[in-house]
Amino acid sequence: MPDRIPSAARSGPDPAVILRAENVARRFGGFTAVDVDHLAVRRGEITALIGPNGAGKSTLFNLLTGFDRPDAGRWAFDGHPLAGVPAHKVARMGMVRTFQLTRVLARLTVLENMRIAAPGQLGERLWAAPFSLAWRRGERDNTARARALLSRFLLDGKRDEPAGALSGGQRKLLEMARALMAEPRMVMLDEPMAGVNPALKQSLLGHIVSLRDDGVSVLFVEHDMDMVHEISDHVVVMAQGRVIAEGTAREVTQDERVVSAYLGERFGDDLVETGPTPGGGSGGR
Ligand SMILES: Nc1ncnc2c1ncn2[C@@H]1O[C@H](COP(=O)(O)OP(=O)(O)OP(=O)(O)O)[C@@H](O)[C@H]1O
Repeated sequence: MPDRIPSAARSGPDPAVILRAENVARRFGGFTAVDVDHLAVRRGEITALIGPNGAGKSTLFNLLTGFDRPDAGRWAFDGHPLAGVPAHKVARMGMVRTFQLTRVLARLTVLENMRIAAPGQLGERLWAAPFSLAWRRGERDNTARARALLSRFLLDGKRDEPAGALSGGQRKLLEMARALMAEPRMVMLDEPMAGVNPALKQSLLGHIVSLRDDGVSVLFVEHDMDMVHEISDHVVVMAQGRVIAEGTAREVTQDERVVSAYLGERFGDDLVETGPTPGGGSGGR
């Protein structure tokens, strides 16, 4: 199995791994939602996190990004321990996430949504008196960066419209563009394709691949197996809070544990026939 590095060899930071978690557990009352003994996300790759509803994928995202606290475990981003680090600091360190339900601020314009996602937008630059030269320069840089990203995500024409007027798919694009305002080294996308029409799906896929091309590591949760096959370098499968398998898309879809815990239930006998060419394009990298 890839990346099964003996514990003894894992003491120092591994340059091939950008995010590593060990023994992360989260319980709600007597119910264990997450119990992951080992997870490694490789630098510069697209990793998919798949599994049935309730497997613990979103809860794990919340833990790793500081939006929730685990009962146990440790994890490190780029060699920096993250346990106890709050979400805004995790983002500032270069690991940002999006949510299953987008969190765009409906009444603010598209451009304003981008600008408030800039690092240091609120607290960090309070030392710089508003309207001082440094403040104005920062604002100008943020606006230029926001406009460049909106243009890349084909949202520049919408920049002065309220974000609430965007379609579901456009909101997903905005949320991804917003995540990039922080110039992250890693992005975590929670169901980026949910509620997105087929035309925008292709565009979103292209954006995710271009993140990897820019050197950004990507971890995404997704139920859309076509997408998983198309763009993933590596796939991690969770069920009942645990990682039950990992490998290329092709390897995991042929793994009996994965078929019985997840894929069989979703696709039944059509599994092999309906999917795109196993490993096509990316899985075999
Ligand atoms: N705040 C909470 N309180 C109690 N139980 C919770 C809480 N958050 C999550 N859970 C439970 O933990 C389990 C894992 O949920 P989670 O949302 O992480 O699964 P998931 O794999 O992301 O599912 P989906 O694919 O449906 O989004 C579920 O059984 C869920 O009901």
